[in-house]
Amino acid sequence: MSVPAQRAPVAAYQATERVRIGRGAGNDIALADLAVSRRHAELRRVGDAYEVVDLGSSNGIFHNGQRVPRARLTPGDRISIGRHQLIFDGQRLHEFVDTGPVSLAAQDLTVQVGKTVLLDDVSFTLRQGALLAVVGPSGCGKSTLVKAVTGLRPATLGQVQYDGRDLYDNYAELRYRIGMVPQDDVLHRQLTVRRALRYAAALRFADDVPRRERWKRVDEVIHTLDLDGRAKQRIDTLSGGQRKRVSVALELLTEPSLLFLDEPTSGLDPSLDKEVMQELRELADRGRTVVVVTHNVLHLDLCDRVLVMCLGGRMGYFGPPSELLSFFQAKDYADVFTKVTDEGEKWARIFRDSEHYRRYVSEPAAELAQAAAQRAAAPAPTYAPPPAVAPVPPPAPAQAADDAPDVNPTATFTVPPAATSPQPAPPGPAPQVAPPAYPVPPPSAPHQTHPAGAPLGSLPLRARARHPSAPIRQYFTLCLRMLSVIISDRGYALFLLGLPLALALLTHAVPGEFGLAAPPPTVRVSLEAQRLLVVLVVGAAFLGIAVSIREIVNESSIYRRERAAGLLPAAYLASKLTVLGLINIIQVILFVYLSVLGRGGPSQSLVLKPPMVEITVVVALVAITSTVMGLAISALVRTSEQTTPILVVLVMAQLVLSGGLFELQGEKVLQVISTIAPTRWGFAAGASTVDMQKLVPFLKDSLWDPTPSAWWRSVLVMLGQIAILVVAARIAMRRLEPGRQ
Ligand SMILES: Nc1ncnc2c1ncn2[C@@H]1O[C@H](COP(=O)(O)OP(=O)(O)OP(=O)(O)O)[C@@H](O)[C@H]1O
Repeated sequence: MSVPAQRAPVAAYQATERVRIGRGAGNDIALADLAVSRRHAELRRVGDAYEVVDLGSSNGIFHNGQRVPRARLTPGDRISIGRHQLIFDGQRLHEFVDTGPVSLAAQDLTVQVGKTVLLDDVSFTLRQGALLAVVGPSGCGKSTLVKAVTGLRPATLGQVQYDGRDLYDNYAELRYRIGMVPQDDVLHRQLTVRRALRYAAALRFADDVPRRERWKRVDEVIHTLDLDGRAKQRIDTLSGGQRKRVSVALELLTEPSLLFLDEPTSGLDPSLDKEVMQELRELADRGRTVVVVTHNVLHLDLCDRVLVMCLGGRMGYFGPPSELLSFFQAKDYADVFTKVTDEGEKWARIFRDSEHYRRYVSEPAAELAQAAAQRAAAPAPTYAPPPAVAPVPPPAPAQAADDAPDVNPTATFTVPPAATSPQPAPPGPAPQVAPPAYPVPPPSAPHQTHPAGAPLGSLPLRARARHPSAPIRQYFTLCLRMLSVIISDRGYALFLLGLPLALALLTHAVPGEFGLAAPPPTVRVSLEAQRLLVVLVVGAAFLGIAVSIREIVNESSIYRRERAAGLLPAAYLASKLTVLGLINIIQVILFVYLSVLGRGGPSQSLVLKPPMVEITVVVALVAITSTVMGLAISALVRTSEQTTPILVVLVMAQLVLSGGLFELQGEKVLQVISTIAPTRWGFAAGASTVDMQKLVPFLKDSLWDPTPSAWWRSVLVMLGQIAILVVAARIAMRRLEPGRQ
């Protein structure tokens, strides 16, 4: 098995006072990549040194694997922009292009949780375009291995080399080139196949990809996975196998160089195994490196390599499938499973000492190390200019760069413009580049085809897909997707609408005819307004928590996957707040107006007019505060089943602590605790509006003064609670970060 050969830079550029890097032909370094913004970055001289600065590009710049706004350069530094890498040698930038096929090497991976070893010293190397199946008994560490190799949960010890680069060190940059199909479905089942994929494409592709191009790519993957006839079907009506294919299609949107699948056929009809395996074989043949964790061993012959894991997270075998049975001296795969389950330690030891280990693990690893050493000692990265080089025109003013036409994405390279250099180079073919005094970093292919020779999809689109799009675009896409999911799920949409109607109906059980208005002087005491207000604020708390408490936990798998693919948590949380806030407002309007229907609203208001608006605003604030509380809890719990008891306790607590049920004035402890309950402040603001102190003179509460300042104080406290809870929800969401599972 070969490791990637040293690859050559495709161009070199002299560092000058100011070198503009971007997609437009008016740049000094014009990168043929639509992932690159027109005016993407600049190399600037600062005294004797140079720095690279992001000019506000949508996809950013990565300095030695980390996204940065600007960075001071030292010789040997790598700047990655889109699929291009520029290596700085102190005087020049050498350009390399990553076009797809990559190798993968896991070296001595060990995962430990406390004193428990989940993965024990696992190593393997895969060439580009290889298909690896990981098999083994349940609990032997297959998923742990996948998480370690994809960087989702990095190994405690050991390294993963993505085409010769350390994955963990360069995770921020490389994670966009890795596709992962987890065990759980990561799609909204309420959406149709095409719609779900279109939203995924909008989230994963960069901002400047036109919608028509995104949609074209969606149709391409639908076709590739033979889902044309299912494109308009809701995902929850698909068979298990079809659903898995949609999950694979989702990952293929961005044409990742590495594709991982964690038990793609678990729980499916066994006949689907072969189909899925054949599809994976085809994907590998088209240049992708594919790793599949599977329980099914019937079609292992389609793979290039099989990794058998023993209980205890040890390697029992790594090599071609054809030699597996003979290695274990087994009649069939069931026999192999029995051996690695019952005698895992023994077989792990036998494999360590075997010829197979030497041939398929040690030697390829040594080859890789040797190739890396050769690269380090390589004399010079040279590149041959193509026969016809079109020199870039002299630099245009900054504005002109915007208007300049895109560089042809198929062009191999460009030559730096003479006029930007203090020592202008003559136009024409670029000279050979002098040897740089630094180890040339590995991979990047100057060619744009995979080994089989067929093009690797639409490269510009693929390249653009690897970095997150801007937050605003993500935010709007997520809002639209959430609305689509709710509207597509008619039952849920009706529930959301029916809930305030049902609550309003219940409110009419409160006896009385004056509603929130003051009763006529003939009525000495009326408890109606107090009771109504309690029902309104507690009902609003229920509406808010009920709508949000399952929202994040129910889609935590989707969130995790999307997060690894570049989703921004702030955009995600903001979209939830927006859509749920909108739902809160609609529900509260229905709830409040229907509750006082036939009775009457407050007689007068303190701040907002008419008085009903003042009450509605207060009740809506209680609902929104409770919604954010629900979101924070939803990010904290592990299963949606845990949310039901929490919902009940929270609503009960809001009732008790509202201050409307009984007097809190003398209850010191309760009074303090009640300050964190949104209903306490919602009831207080409402009580100020309706002048509760006058309506129920025997109930005392210092928060109920019928003054604008008392009303504002309650409202501001609720706004403060919202702000604190948003921060709490964001912190709670960290639990769902890749690498924290
Ligand atoms: N965070 C953790 N803390 C402690 N133990 C863990 C943790 N994650 C996994 N394990 C344990 O590590 C072992 C390997 O788990 P893993 O999920 O990798 O197995 P698997 O081979 O993928 O199993 P299956 O085939 O059943 O999916 C199991 O015994 C599991 O209980």
